[in-house]
Amino acid sequence: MGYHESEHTKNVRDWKEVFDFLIKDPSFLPASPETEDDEIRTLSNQWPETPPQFREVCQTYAREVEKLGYKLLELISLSLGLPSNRLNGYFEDHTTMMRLNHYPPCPCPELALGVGRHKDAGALTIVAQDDVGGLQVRRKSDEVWVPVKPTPNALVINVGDTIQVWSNEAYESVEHRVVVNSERERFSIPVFFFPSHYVMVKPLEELVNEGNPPKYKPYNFGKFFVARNRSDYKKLEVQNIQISDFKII
Ligand SMILES: O=C(O)CCC(=O)C(=O)O
Ligand SMILES: [Fe+2]
Repeated sequence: MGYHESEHTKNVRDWKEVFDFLIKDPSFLPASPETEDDEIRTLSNQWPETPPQFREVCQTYAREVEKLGYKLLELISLSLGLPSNRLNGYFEDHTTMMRLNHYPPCPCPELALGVGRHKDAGALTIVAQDDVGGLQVRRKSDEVWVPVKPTPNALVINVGDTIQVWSNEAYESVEHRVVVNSERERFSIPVFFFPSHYVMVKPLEELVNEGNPPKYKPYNFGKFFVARNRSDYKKLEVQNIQISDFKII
């Protein structure tokens, strides 16, 4: 965890640099996506020495956003007719991560994307963005990219793939991307809420029945996440893993 500038989305390099840190330090993830490999990797943060307040400021913000995340998970549970704490157990050893994104101005913005189109793999993403704009969501009805206009002092809440599966598609994860521009740099701060690596993600039992059978086969969150991330840092020939790979037709 720390600074890097070579992330790929769908095999194309993103026009950005980032600083990542874990809210729980250390956190644990599978060492590889292979099912037969049960080795676990320990991840820890690498903080820069300067500026001196950086670590404290980041951690204070992350703690507050974490509280908001749990509040939202409770509200989502209630909205599904479940007890408010229904999802909390899945986050006991969470792998939640905060990211500082810097999108520099791009001389050929029509040729690059800050982040290519994707869906967030985790449960929720809470994003703070500055006033530059660039985040877009894909409208399902006509597949048009719609800008998420920056609203001062407001956060963007994005439902991820994990909630789509838990809710058996009562909630849907939205496809989104970030466009760049040639004039202004942009900053954004997403906090990605990821469950514990050993959680088997599947439609919640209380939400499925004969009339509404499960739409997904269970999958291991850590393995899914590691498989997804593997392709984030190198070009592969094939599209990376998606929840649709576990869809029951
Ligand atoms: O910069 C943003 O507004 C969102 C970035 C994003 O979608 C991501 O990092 O997953
Ligand atoms: Fe995203």
